[in-house]
Amino acid sequence: MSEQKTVSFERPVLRGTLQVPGDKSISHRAVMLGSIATGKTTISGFLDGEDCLSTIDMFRKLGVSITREGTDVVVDSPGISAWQTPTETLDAGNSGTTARLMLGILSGSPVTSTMCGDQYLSKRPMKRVTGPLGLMGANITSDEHDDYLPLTVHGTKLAAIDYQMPVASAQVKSAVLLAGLQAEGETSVTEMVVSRDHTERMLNQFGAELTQEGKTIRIQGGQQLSGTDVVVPGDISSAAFFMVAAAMVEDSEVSFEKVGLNPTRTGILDVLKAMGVRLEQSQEQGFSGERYGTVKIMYSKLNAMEIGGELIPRLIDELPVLALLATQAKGRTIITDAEELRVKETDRIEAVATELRKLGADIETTPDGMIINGPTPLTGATLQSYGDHRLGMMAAIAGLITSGPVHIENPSCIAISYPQFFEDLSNLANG
Ligand SMILES: O=C(O)C1=C[C@@H](OP(=O)(O)O)[C@@H](O)[C@H](O)C1
Ligand SMILES: C=C(OP(=O)(O)O)C(=O)O
Repeated sequence: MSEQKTVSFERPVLRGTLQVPGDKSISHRAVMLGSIATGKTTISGFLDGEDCLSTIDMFRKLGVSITREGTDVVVDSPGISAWQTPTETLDAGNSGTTARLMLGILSGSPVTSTMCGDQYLSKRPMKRVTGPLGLMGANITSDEHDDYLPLTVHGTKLAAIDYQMPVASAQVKSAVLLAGLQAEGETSVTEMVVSRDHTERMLNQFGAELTQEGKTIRIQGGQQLSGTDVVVPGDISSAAFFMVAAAMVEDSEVSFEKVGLNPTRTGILDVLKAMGVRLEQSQEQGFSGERYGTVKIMYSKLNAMEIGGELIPRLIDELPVLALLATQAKGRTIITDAEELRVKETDRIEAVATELRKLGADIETTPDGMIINGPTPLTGATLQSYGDHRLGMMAAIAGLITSGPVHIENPSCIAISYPQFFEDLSNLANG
């Protein structure tokens, strides 16, 4: 019997304040750059989600000391040149970010190591990263299929390249930049559409220089990183679930404190505003090169809209829950340019449409997105998570507006990015 969780509230109203856990993308990068650097890095606000724990586990196997001091994570590294060849396989678990960024980092490191992932990650494409790394001279081999994990990286000398990105992906951009940090010469990466820039900001913070001109980022190889202190803001991709809940559950009003407001991540706020959601944003503050602030979301009447183009990378992980929101908006919401959703933890276009239809939603899939007609009253049902944390959380949030209970199959995957999700849900929904 697989595990199941039931979400059922009598006329819920979401009120109060919420501080969501640390940003997943920034937490990964803090451990990675802290491990490449020489010296001590203290990370506060680190996300204790399973994906980030996979990243920590990898670096411990490479001989980096990573300990806990209270709620802080302390990385103490001899620097990348002193890493040890691991005696075990490096396991990226469910985390695409870990796998792809590590392929870039390990390519120019002094060690040889094999990396694997769980059943979902083992089906996600890696050639988008091993392709450009190969152009830099990386030596990455596979026993079976060279697009999938497991892959063996034989660390070697790398040469700089000028790379034109064929996909909108911060993971690909980051892998090339992190390999470029160790390559001979100046590497450049040109994006089609701007994606999250946490790697660039954090490289600066660890003492590396990068230059940016339009959509091209340049990094000179051979720069040394020094340990530093990193403060991780709340993850806007986690907050997005409760932002959507507050927007569509009658009489709700929720303030999200210390939530990350990096402009390459705030597409969700732009969409909420365009759909008619009443939203207040506090004066932003900045730490560690990353902005944060408080965002208040109030229940509102919703209009449909078109979501596509340059907006997509700024809200890519929020699309499952935005599709749910669109079922409650008046009119036709059209999502385009989101074909990347098909290569996430699951095919998020098919999975979202299949599950929302079980609740009665009017939703159709297209090769690169979805078309959703609303508003539609939703009923209860049993929904699958597909082992995908974002699908599991979307199902739980749907349970706040359905006429009957929502049962979620395999909800434990939610701990990948938001371990205390159900606690926060019941605290907010019970007033
Ligand atoms: O760089 C990152 O931290 C991430 C980039 C995005 O993936 P892609 O680079 O594949 O778009 C995103 O979906 C993922 O959750 C985290
Ligand atoms: C796609 C995601 O992450 P990753 O690619 O790191 O597995 C996600 O968190 O939604």
